[in-house]
Amino acid sequence: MITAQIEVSGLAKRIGDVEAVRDVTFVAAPGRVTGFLGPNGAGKSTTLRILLGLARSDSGTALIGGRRYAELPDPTGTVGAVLDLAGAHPAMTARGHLRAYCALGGHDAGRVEAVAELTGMSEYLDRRVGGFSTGMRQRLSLATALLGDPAALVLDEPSNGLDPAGIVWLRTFLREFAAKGGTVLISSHVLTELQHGIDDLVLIDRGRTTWSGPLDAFTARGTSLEEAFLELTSGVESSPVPTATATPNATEGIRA
Ligand SMILES: Nc1ncnc2c1ncn2[C@@H]1O[C@H](COP(=O)(O)OP(=O)(O)OP(=O)(O)O)[C@@H](O)[C@H]1O
Repeated sequence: MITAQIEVSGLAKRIGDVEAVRDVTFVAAPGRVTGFLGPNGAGKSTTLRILLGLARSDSGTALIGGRRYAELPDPTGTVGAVLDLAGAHPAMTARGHLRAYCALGGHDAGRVEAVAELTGMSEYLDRRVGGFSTGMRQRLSLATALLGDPAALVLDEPSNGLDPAGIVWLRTFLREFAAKGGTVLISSHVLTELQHGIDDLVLIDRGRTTWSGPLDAFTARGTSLEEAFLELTSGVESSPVPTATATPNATEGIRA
């Protein structure tokens, strides 16, 4: 399998008056599931949008397999993304949706059946998307992201609206994807959603990485995960206003 490491370095992005991202630095490695965790408004979505070429950074770099998204020779074969569930037309069947994206990406038509099987939605292929539950929509988004057989998966808050069985299914799926050499970067603002399914953790607060490293190193801090999370973040909706006490870049396994 081709591998693609994700490397974000010194990323900054101002949106209007807001410094949405001020200094985000981390690595998501192949073969590992990396959780990207921070309170609401911390800058997770902005970081992921820059990584996926949907927004420009003011400074810093966000690379997948050593290149910016716009410079990837095979973007859909390098990274698949699940950013929201709004992409599919309700009157379309899942098969129609996947076929359209398959053609758009220039993939072999056989990929439609293959990704449906991978995401457990073969029996739903001929149903209209409008009647899908949140869990089925989530699977369809994932199936769409997998059409190009990507080396990396980027998922923004994928557990939103999933029931416990759906969360367990997703966690298992991502673990298997990583076990085959895939890179997984998954964002959430809920620590408990991530703590069972990830190898590495990146904490972000008010547009900065405040900690990054293996989950084991984070839990070895002695405090509970929740206490550590609250200690390293504001724990409440992030203020977009820069604080006076700036912290240096986070480095692996230590607090910034
Ligand atoms: N289009 C926009 N216009 C104005 N402000 C924005 C815009 N997009 C993001 N922001 C601001 O940038 C900051 C970071 O937002 P972002 O959506 O990246 O955070 P997040 O960590 O993904 O939050 P959440 O967990 O709530 O999705 C917030 O203060 C947000 O209000």
